[in-house]
Amino acid sequence: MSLRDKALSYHKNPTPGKVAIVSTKPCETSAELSLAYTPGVAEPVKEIADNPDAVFDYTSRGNLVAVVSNGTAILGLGNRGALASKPVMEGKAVLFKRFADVDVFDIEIDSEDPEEIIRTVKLLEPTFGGINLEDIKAPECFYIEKRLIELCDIPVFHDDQHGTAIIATAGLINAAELAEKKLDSLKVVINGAGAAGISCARMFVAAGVKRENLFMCDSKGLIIESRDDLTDEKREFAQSGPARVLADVIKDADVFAGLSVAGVMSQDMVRSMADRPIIFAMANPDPEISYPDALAAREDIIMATGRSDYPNQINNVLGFPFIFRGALDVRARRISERMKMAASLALAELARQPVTDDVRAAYGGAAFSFGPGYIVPKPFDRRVIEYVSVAVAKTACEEGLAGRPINDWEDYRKKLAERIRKNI
Ligand SMILES: O=C([O-])CC(=O)C(=O)O
Ligand SMILES: [Mg+2]
Repeated sequence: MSLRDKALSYHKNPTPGKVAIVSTKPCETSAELSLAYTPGVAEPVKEIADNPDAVFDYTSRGNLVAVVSNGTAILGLGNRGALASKPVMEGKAVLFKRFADVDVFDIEIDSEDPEEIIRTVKLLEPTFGGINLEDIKAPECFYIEKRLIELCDIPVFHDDQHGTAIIATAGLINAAELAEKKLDSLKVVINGAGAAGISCARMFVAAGVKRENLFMCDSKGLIIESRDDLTDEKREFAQSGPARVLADVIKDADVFAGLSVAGVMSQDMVRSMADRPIIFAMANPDPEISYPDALAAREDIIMATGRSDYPNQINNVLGFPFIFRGALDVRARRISERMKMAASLALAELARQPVTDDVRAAYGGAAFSFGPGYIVPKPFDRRVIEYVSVAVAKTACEEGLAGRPINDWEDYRKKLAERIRKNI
């Protein structure tokens, strides 16, 4: 069966779609019915009306995230509309649940008007403990996220920007270590100046890459100050100098980070890069250059893609479930830059630890150890939650962003491990 047939059958059978609601309370008898529903349900209503914080005690709000999309930038497939984004949003729900036991309602909004989206999400705030924006195109995504962060008292996080950037930064820290290069000496080329490209650029700089050594290209070539078609976000990374195409900019680069479209990187471009080049071809579902093609061009590369079927998957699945888990558990009001960096550092650190038997088992007995073929942890590594969620929650507490701070971190870590053992 082709991948297409398998994927369609997977989504169709035995029930259409990938998610369903489960009840967490018994509702088998008339006595239980009168607790779950009227008249009993009136009691928590009154409690919450008197004390809004009680919503976290009597409803599932504290564990419920909205995955919100309008379908304008679905994976690397472009604008396919809100309806067609639903399989991806259900997919995110599955991953939230599977990896971090976070519940999700997927919300597809049929609008391309930022104000309409902002208003819709703001109105839905009482339902949710957090908002994960997904597959909304640039530049609107920047404004939508910024406004919602200002308006909401719960974490709002645009996954395609920060999720991807957090994992890519973890990968970059480790790949640079393996290539024996310092972050502040790297020449970095980012191809793609959409949501993920801009956020990666910002995080790479926060991690130590020099702003002047970072060259960002979009479909028109290098982003330079003299261009008159730049958004504010692109202007942040504009270089001086003449117009250049990617094939020229990439020469002698130490790092290529692709957040663009399939196939834009050639083997000649790979060969023109510096020694031990780091290539993260992260376009989904098909990368800027395939894993086999890049390796066939030269052997000294450290290569990653967004896909799960090759080594080094740089994909936001290593981020969003665990980041929201940590943020929800301390009732963080937002997800700060420090919390994001804490997640990156935690992922980088975990990849340097020996893998455990259950990781090997989840990957058919394959052996992984820190090196060019293993620079970021595997999503099925049960320790990811212990590293990332703890780091995120701890940083929120340190920054005074936690509505319900945790004191006993060892206890929290153990509870997370226990919670996830049932799931993965
Ligand atoms: O869904 C994925 O695999 C990663 C992602 O968010 C995207 O490509 O938009
Ligand atoms: Mg996405």
